[in-house]
Amino acid sequence: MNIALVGYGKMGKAIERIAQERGHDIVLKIATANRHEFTAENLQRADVVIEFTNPEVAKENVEICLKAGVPVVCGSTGWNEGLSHAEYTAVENKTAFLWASNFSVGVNLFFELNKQLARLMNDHGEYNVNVEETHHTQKKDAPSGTAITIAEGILDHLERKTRWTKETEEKPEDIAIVAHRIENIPGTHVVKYTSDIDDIEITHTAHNREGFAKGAVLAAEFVAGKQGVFTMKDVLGLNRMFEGK
Ligand SMILES: NC(=O)C1=CN([C@@H]2O[C@H](COP(=O)(O)OP(=O)(O)OC[C@H]3O[C@@H](n4cnc5c(N)ncnc54)[C@H](OP(=O)(O)O)[C@@H]3O)[C@@H](O)[C@H]2O)C=CC1
Ligand SMILES: O=C(O)C1=N[C@H](C(=O)O)C[C@H](O)C1
Repeated sequence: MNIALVGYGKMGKAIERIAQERGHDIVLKIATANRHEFTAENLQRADVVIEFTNPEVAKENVEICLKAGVPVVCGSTGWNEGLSHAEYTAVENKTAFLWASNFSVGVNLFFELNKQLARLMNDHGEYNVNVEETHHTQKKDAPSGTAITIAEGILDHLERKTRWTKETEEKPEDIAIVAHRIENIPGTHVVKYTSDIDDIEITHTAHNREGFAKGAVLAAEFVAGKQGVFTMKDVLGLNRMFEGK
């Protein structure tokens, strides 16, 4: 498969290595310096684009690729408000779009565990819940996309919570998300339920960027040649697994 990388930083480089190990060719690599090569014509050489840049440029980059009719896997976080338009553009241009706040298999299992725990907590109002995330200091967005997905998973399944907030003085119906920035941390997420009697905590700790990169390549293999909007649940078969349960 021919892959175009839009964004060739920490993630772009990790993805390149894993894609090549899996027998794929990188036919285009775009960073700021060679952005002039980011054209519809050059994109035609790719079966799929993998986009990992930053919150400021991701929306425009994704639109360019989708309008060129090339399927896009996007991992850039911090632009959630633009996602629905990208989904619309994918459908309009008869191509595919898959965005994930986190591509690692472990985090996608963690998302399901988080939802299940939230469901159980409906009968146990004595517990409050908050989310904490820790990342490297170069990260541009806070809270992380993963922390937002976790909070959304809780909101969908725990009736007493109605919104997430970055404020520390949160109301009982809020889920507080606390973001820490520490040198060289690839990404750690903690969901903590606390009561006067005890605490329950689930944690996902990424040891490096391998999981994110491998998941992005799996997603690219999945969307190539398809049309529509997909998620990591489609890639990992988690929709099938939870059907009817
Ligand atoms: N979904 C997931 O699983 C994961 C998501 N992420 C997210 O992915 C994104 C990238 O992370 P990371 O690789 O660590 O970031 P880096 O800062 O290391 O890399 C960003 C890359 O984007 C390039 N870039 C910046 N502006 C443009 C532009 N206008 N056009 C084309 N390329 C551009 C940069 O080029 P240059 O250096 O030349 O400016 C650089 O190559 C972030 O949003 C991060 O939150 C990260 C890890 C996992
Ligand atoms: O910027 C990062 O590095 C990461 N970003 C993603 C996020 O915002 O959740 C995923 C991962 O945690 C690493």
